[in-house]
Formats: sequence, C-alpha cells, structure tokens
Amino acid sequence: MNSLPPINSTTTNITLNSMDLLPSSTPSSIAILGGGISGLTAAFYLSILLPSVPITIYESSPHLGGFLSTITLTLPSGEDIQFETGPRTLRPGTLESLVLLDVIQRLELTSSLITTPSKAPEAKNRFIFYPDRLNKLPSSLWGLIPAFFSLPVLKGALVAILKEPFRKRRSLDIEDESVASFFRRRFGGGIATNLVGAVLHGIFAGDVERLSIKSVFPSLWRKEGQRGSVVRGFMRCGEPLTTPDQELVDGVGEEAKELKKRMKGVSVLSFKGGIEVLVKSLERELEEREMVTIKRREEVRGVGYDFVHMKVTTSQGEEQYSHVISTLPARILGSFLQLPNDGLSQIPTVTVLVVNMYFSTPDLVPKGFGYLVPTSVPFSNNPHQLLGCIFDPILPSEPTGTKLTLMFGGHYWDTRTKFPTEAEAGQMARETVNLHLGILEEPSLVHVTLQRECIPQYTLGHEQRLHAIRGDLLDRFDGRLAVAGASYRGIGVGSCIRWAWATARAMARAGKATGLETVGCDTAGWGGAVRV
Ligand SMILES: C=Cc1c2[nH]c(c1C)Cc1[nH]c(c(CCC(=O)O)c1C)Cc1[nH]c(c(C)c1CCC(=O)O)Cc1[nH]c(c(C)c1C=C)C2
Repeated sequence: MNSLPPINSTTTNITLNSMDLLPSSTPSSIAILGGGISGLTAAFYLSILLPSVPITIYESSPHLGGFLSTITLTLPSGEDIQFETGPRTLRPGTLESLVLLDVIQRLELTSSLITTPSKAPEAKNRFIFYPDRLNKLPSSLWGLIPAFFSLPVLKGALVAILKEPFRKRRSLDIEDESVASFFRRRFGGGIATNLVGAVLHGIFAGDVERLSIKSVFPSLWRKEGQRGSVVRGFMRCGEPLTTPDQELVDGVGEEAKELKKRMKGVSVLSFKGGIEVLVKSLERELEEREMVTIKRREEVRGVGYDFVHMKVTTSQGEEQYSHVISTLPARILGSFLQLPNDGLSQIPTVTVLVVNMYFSTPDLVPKGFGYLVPTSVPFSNNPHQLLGCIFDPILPSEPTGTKLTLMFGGHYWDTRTKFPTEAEAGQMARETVNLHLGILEEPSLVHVTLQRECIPQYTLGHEQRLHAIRGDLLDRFDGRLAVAGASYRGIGVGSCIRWAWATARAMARAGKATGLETVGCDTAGWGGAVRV
C-alpha cells in the first residue's frame, strides 16, 4: 500500500531558506498535538516516511476527527437518516486535492466514494437570499449575461466588471487590505457586500470587512499586483506552477494523479457512510501501525524545549520527544507558548451553530447546493443571523423527504458569550425556513450542534502574522516544533490535508520544520489555478 519511500538518511536536497542555517536533527520520536484531520494526516505520512520512529498523537476528546462528524438519527418509523454536523464535501478539482486523493487511494477508499458531477443541479445550482428571495446564481458564462439584468443581487455588476480594467492599480505601499475594501476599490460597493460577503459566509462564516484579501483570495491580490487588474489577470492563462505547488505535484504518488484524472468533471466528493469514513479509516490504519500511539482524552497543556528535548505537558504528565507537530488551534498553542510576537494568539476563530433538519415531504426546496445570506439583507428578513443553508442530498438508503443544514452565527456572534440552547436553536431554524423558504411543515428530525471556535479567521495582516510566527518558532525551537491545521494556510479539509502532508514531509526529510516554510510563496490553493 505504501509507495512513498521511507527516509533512512538525513541527506536531502530540500531548500528551506533560513532553516538551512540550523543544525539538522533526525527525528527519533514525534508528538502530534491534536487528533483532527490535520493531526491524523501528519501522523499517517510520518509513519510512512519514518516507519521506525515512534509517533504519539494527543487528543483531548474521546473522538478523533475534530469537526468532521457524521451522525445517524432514527425516525419513529425505524428508518435511518444520516447527517453531517461539520464539513461534508471534498473538492477534487483543486491542485491541492492531489494529497487528499493520495490519502484516499492509500486507504483503499476509492470504492466508497460518492461523486457529484459539476453539471448536476445539486452542484451547480447555488442561491443567494437577497433581499427577500432566493436568487439563483448563474452556473455558466452564458447564464451570466441575462442574470446581470434579472437578479437583484447582481445589480450594477456588469458595469462594475467592464470598468475594472480601467481602474487605478493599488498603490505600492498597501501591504494588505480587507476583502471588502479590495472589491470596493476594484468593482464598487454592491459586489463587495452582496456577492463576496455572501461567499465569505459560505467559506469562513466570516466578515468581508475583516478578512484579508491577501490570505483569503491570494490569486486576486496577485493578479492586481502583476497585471494592474483582476479581469486582465484572469484573461492570462498558462502561468507556471510555483515552487510549493510543483513540490506538491512531484511529491504525491502516480496513483493519486491517475485518480485526479478520473475526477475530471466531478464537483464534490463524499463517502458512502459520510465524511467520517475518512477519519475512521485513518484511525484504523494508524492503530495498526506498531510505532503509532493514540492518546485520547489527554489534553495538552504546555510545550517546552531545553535545547536537547521537546517536552509535552499534558493532563496526565510530561513526555519528551525529539520533534513536535502542533495541529491545535493557533490561539490554544499561543496561550501556552507565549511567543515574543504573540502572532498565534492573534488568529481569531468564529463559532457556528449547525442545525440539521429532516422533513418527510420531498422537494420542499429547489434542486441545488444551497443558499447563502449576505450581511446586507435587512434584519427583518434574517433575524436569526443565518449564514447559509445546505440542501443535503437524500441517500439511496433513506426514505424520500427534504434534508437541510442551517448554519447560524459565525462573525455575527463574535462578542457573544452565551449561545442559543438546543430548543432555541430548533425554533430559530423553524422560523428561518418558514421565512426564507415558506416551509410550514414540522420537521420529523432536528439535530443541533454548537461548533465552538470552529473556523479560524484570516483577518487583515494574517500573512505578516504567519511570518512572525515562523521566526518565533525558529528562534525558540530550532525547527523542532512545526504547526499545521486550519489556523494557518487554508480552512477546508483539502487544505488541512495538503499542509499536514507538507509539514510531515519537511520534518521527515530535513529534521527541522516550522510548517510555515512557504508562507509568502504563491500557491494555487482553493482560490487559485486548478491544474495538475
Ligand atoms: C453557510 C456556511 C458555510 C457553508 N460551508 C462552509 C460554511 C462556513 C464551510 C466551507 N465551504 C467551503 C469551504 C472551503 C474549503 C472547501 O472545503 O472547499 C469551507 C471551509 C467551500 C465553498 N462553499 C461555498 C463556496 C463558494 C465555496 C468555495 C469553493 C467553491 O466554489 O466550491 C458556498 C456555500 N457554502 C455553504 C453554502 C450553503 C454555499 C452556497 C450555496 C455552506
């Protein structure tokens, strides 16, 4: 199963800039902090690359997988309905999905895949609720022209796009900017608040006025910098792959590239049995590896370095390792590292309230992926601060009906300390589907999950913060402590897997890493080019 060759020597030709000045130390024992998808992926690849090195995963909860969780509820009739309470789909179209596909084929999960073609209504029909109704977004270039004239949410957008190439390019002293300010400067206010604000609800559950264009849409920022215009930048194709992306393409197995070719025309992936299948397979695989130990219900409380060993303090005691990879949320790691520039503590997160509902009547919503609600919708039309609603597919094993997942809160609840109870959340969801979709029927099943601090926010200055964190980690830990996870370089499952793989590889090959080696380098990510 493992076509990735193990590493049995410290001599590698990897380029790590300032890291090259540090003495290399071959990992002899590695701790992974956090058993979410990033921690599991890092452990998975380390156990392949360094098969004789002991690896210990620390997870504070009894379950692995973090926010990835599939649940099954039973109707009074005895039939089961499956819900996802967190991320549910994986995107095979991005360059970084190569690592996800590498994991999938190594775990022999290809036969469990469920694929949704890009042309299927469930993938291509996306809606924005604005100001009091669903606006179906165009799914093709041809559909765009009539949509400019008929959709309230696209009012003024055509003129804004035509004018964009003639707008002044940004001044050289702007180092970063909020997404809203960037779009206002390039396209005017309407697109920024209505369209882009909604899209950021559907990715970061975040505030378009606070998120950083440079970290959230790096390719748009780059296009303006290089071509003076986003629209002109899009007209230029065929840019060469950047170094981190080339390393990605070169680093994954041929089978993953083959699988990627088979995924042409696929919009999203999931698994029969839900997204948790990925977690369970990784867990099973790691449990079978003699050198891997998984410590559940063991909370990490501190990390130290005495210039010889890394020390991990947990709720159960203290252990020594040669190297550590932290996949804990940046703020938690920051609270016990207290680095001089304190960059870790400045990466905030938002809380999202997820309500899953099942109604026994089918087709209560149009065919599609779901809808998003921008901040510009009047309060009276979105009193409970819904961010968006997913129209979940009914599985072949399930009775006919309508399945919805509503997501509330996010940045709207930044200053809240008290969140709705289960009963209040259920009521909020009922009132919202009534107001937005005209659904009056009582749901047969309702499930509420408060995902506390689940999505990191790449706010203004995020990239500078990452530079500072990299410097602090090198100064303090000599490349023995590296970071991975959603806090840094991409919040989706695919990004978490890509960067955990990259960090594990850097640590295994060079014996020193921060996980932030390529900060500042262009990468395709989910916001950029899609090529293999
Ligand atoms: C309403 C809230 C949310 C919805 N999804 C997420 C939230 C917070 C989380 C999320 N969605 C995307 C990502 C990026 C990584 C990935 O897994 O691909 C994350 C963390 C993907 C995404 N979802 C939407 C867009 C435009 C994107 C970017 C990639 C793409 O174009 O596919 C739109 C969207 N998200 C939600 C809905 C209801 C929706 C559109 C109708 C839910």
